[in-house]
Amino acid sequence: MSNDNHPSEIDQLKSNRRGLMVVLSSPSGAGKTTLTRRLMAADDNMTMSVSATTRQARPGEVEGHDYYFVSKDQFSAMIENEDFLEYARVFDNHYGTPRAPVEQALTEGRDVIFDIDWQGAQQLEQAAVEDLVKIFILPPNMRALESRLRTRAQDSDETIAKRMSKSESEISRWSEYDYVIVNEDVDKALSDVQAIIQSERMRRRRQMWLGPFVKALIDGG
Ligand SMILES: Nc1nc2c(ncn2[C@@H]2O[C@H](COP(=O)(O)OP(=O)(O)O)[C@@H](O)[C@H]2O)c(=O)[nH]1
Ligand SMILES: Nc1ncnc2c1ncn2[C@@H]1O[C@H](COP(=O)(O)OP(=O)(O)O)[C@@H](O)[C@H]1O
Repeated sequence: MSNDNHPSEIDQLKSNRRGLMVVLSSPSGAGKTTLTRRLMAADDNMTMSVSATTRQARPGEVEGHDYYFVSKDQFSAMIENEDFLEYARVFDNHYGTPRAPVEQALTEGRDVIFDIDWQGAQQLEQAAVEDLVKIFILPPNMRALESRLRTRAQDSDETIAKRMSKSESEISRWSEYDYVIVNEDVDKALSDVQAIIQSERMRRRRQMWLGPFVKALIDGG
């Protein structure tokens, strides 16, 4: 038995849980930023990894919230200092995941969500396969993808054309992921992501308290 003053061994193990690393990847415009933001708003145990990038901020993007916007020199210095958990070049820009906030969140038992590309997913897999859940988001069709990039209204025609031309090679990575969601209806896609995360949290190997709990159960506790 436990009370507020003396948590049992099982309660302590429950609070010792190590967080999940949830990667969302997709071609540009398929909806990963939207889904990540909605997930964060709905889940107190979720931390979002904020990447550093050398790309220009889009209208409305906020430093430290959407990205850390850095110069190429600052990015190189961060690589040099081993500040990144992973980094990659995407669409002529550099993107990297700062290491320290992720490690702190995981140690505190918080789940971390990453909006990163397939190169980043592969690097995280090498570093932390046990903690990783990889989800790929597809658009319902290519017309919808282009129209979403246009209605987002944050990129020039040239940038949109470049992103569309790379979308096929991005999409070709779908089979490297554990789960694939077609984002047609955003509410449905969000509930699919939430179902995946909930199931992954319930995996036996992630519930470290189960062994002592079952022992206590059998011993008549
Ligand atoms: N490997 C890696 N990819 C990233 C990182 N941050 C963002 N990306 C990816 O870079 C690509 C371009 O991102 P962005 O310029 O914000 O455009 P978006 O795809 O339209 O949201 C997307 O595929 C992101 O998932 C990162 O830290 N590491
Ligand atoms: N299911 C959906 N149906 C219609 N529009 C969507 C849907 N999901 C996202 N969008 C819109 O598409 C645009 C691109 O989404 P965004 O989340 O920025 O994509 P990504 O981060 O993958 O580039 C945004 O304007 C967003 O509001």
